[in-house]
Amino acid sequence: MRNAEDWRQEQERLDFVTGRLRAKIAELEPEADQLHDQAADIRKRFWEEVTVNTSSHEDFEESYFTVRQQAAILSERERTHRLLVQQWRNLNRLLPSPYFGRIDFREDGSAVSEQVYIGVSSFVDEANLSFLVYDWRTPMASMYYDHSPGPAAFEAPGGRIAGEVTLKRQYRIRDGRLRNLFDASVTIGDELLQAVLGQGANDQMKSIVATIQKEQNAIIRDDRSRMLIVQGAAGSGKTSAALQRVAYLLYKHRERLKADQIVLFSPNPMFNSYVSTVLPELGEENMQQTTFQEYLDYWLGSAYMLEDPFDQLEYVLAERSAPGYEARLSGIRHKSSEAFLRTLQRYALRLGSAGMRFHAIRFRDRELIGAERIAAQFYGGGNGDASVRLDNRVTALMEWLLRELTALERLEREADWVQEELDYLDNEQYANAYQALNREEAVFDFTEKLVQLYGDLPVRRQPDDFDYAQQEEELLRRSVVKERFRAVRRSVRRLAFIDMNGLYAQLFADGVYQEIAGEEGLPAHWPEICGQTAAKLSRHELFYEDATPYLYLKELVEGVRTNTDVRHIFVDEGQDYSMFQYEFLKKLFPRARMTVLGDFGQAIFTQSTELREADSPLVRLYGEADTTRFTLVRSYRSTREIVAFTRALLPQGGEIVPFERSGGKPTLAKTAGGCEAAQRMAADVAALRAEGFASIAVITRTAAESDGAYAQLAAASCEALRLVTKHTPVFEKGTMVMPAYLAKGVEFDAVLIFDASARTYRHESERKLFYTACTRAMHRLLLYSAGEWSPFVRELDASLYEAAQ
Ligand SMILES: Nc1ncnc2c1ncn2[C@@H]1O[C@H](COP(=O)(O)OP(=O)(O)OP(=O)(O)O)[C@@H](O)[C@H]1O
Repeated sequence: MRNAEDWRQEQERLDFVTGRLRAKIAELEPEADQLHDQAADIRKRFWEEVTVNTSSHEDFEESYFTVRQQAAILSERERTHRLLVQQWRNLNRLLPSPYFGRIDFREDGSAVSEQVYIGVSSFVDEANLSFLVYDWRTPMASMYYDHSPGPAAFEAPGGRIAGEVTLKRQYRIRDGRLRNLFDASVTIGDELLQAVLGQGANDQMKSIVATIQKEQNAIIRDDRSRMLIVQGAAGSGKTSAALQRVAYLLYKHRERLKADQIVLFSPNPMFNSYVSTVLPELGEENMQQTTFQEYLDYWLGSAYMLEDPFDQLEYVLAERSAPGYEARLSGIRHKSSEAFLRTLQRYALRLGSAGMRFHAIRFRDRELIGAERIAAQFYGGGNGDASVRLDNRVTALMEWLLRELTALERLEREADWVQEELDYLDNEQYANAYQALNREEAVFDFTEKLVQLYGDLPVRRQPDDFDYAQQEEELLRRSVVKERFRAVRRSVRRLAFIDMNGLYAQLFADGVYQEIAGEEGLPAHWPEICGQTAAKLSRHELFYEDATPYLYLKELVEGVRTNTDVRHIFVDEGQDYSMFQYEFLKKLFPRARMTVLGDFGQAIFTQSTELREADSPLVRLYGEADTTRFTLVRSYRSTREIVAFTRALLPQGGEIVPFERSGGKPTLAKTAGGCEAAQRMAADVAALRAEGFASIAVITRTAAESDGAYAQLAAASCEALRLVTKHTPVFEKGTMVMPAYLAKGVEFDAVLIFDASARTYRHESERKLFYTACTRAMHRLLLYSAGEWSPFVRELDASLYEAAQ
């Protein structure tokens, strides 16, 4: 056990390691600086010294090899420099706290234990080639997270190594001084975790490297499966584990995996800023971060007004009494399903023999190639082989259209409008055309040289030749027409001749869907769903639930866009994506492994996917054999009292285990509503601030309610209040008002539920939203209601909360 002697020895070792670190940093510093200058120098002169001289073959070859040589020197220097700078940075990161843990491990058959000190990066003593610090991601260090003192083993590259952990110790080191040390007997010391979790919320997520729990470690290091599904309670560290996993993968596969080959799908843009510092803190570059909506916007945003998932949710929450509400809900469910996906596939097959829709190719208000002619070519004319895939036939059709355009372009040169344009060509246009003409003249120059050499070729034509004038006009005509046809060709290459809007709309008209849906059957309210969809499409708008299927159909017709660079995709808040979207992601990233992290308890969208049960449809995506599932039940974010309250809100919440950190019970305050309620909340916020809570959220159900709450609280002089909307780009600490769906994934010291009355949270479908809102609280949870409490609160055992005075 720990005693004064242990402490002295540890401080001595710490001083020794710190000394070596300082020495190594000092040694690298000039080298890193100098190398930086050199690389910059070469780069600057690189283009000055090397000019590509192509006037003769030998010159060209010489230039080529000079360029190659310079580039090779440059890239070698840059590589060395990068490595050195990386090493220098890592050492600097280690300096204030070189390690956080230690295990002593005795390998079977050996008499001595090795001391393994673990930190955020490795540090090797070059004098005797020993590891002073092991990177937390090394195989050896995995024992720190996985084993208590006693028999232990780890997977080394050469096979399994077994032995015994004789000591497991944790340190708190700040600025090179040992502040505390704990000998851990079972898991990674509760003391340290207590201390970490007791701190305030931050505007940036923290790395959990020093206190990763065993079950989280399994997720971080799993490298076998194509698909990894993590179902974890609110606050169980899913996002934290995901980010550690990225750092782990980048380390383990550092020779072949780069940060930009990993993509994280986040629930909203603000979340991106929240998690963006974790990887740099761990010494790694950030992965790419995006939202699914960003992808949809990229491909469809210019052609359609797209609804986003938040607008869709607002509709679901706030428009219950709107006409067609039930139909819309039924539509959302159906369009997110695998059944709809299969029906779209059948639709694409059917389009192979009939039903394709085309736009005529138009030029100067006239039809150049009519839609019927395009269809006739598509289904007949050597292009009609139904066994060829639809997208290949579309490509063949595009090529045919381009050929047709070439012929039409030639005919067009004689049209009257061309002559008119020639007459009105301004000087610049004329000069451009003339330049084009002179480029062709270069051929004559070459011919002239040949004549000089060999005699009898025709002599160069002069500008006053009759031929020349005729040729000039011909070239000018050609250039005018070509210019005007350029846009037409471009749109043909972009396959704009396919009437995608019509193709998607057709699915919802004339009984087409009924015919092809077959056994899948039709969802309830189908005729109304058709009407709603068609109305949106006619206005060039798309419901959120239509955007992915629309893109999917587009790809079935036009060919699949894939990204083969990306090797790992991470989907956070994975319960909020539909199976349709998962199928889509799988297709989009054919070479990527997928890690999905989510909580079905927080599934707030109609199209959510179940991750919890063994028969989760997500398992089918890559198949049982290629899928590993993990469940996290321990919740670290909130105090024991808050977890006890929130887990009782869910039917299966009993499985959730709180981490033993206590605080006050959630408080329920009955208010008189209006001004009085706002004043009371403003006073509570002020009191919380005075207690030292720096991050406070007032959470509402919808955005409109947030607007109202913000106005009321501002009128009640609640200070430094900020309204968070879906457009808020970065997450900042402070007091803020926001709808629950934007609070997803993030956490606050204290949460105030603006209105927990039955008027606001009444429907069963709002239960998870309510749960999500309450689980954002780390230390304090306060609920307010002017009228009857929500049934979700009324059902709770009274021992789980306190009535506020
Ligand atoms: N092993 C750990 N050591 C220290 N802190 C941890 C650990 N695991 C989780 N936490 C902390 O718990 C909190 C919740 O973690 P995180 O946000 O990753 O959970 P989550 O499962 O993604 O939550 P949610 O689903 O509610 O968004 C964070 O403050 C995180 O730092």
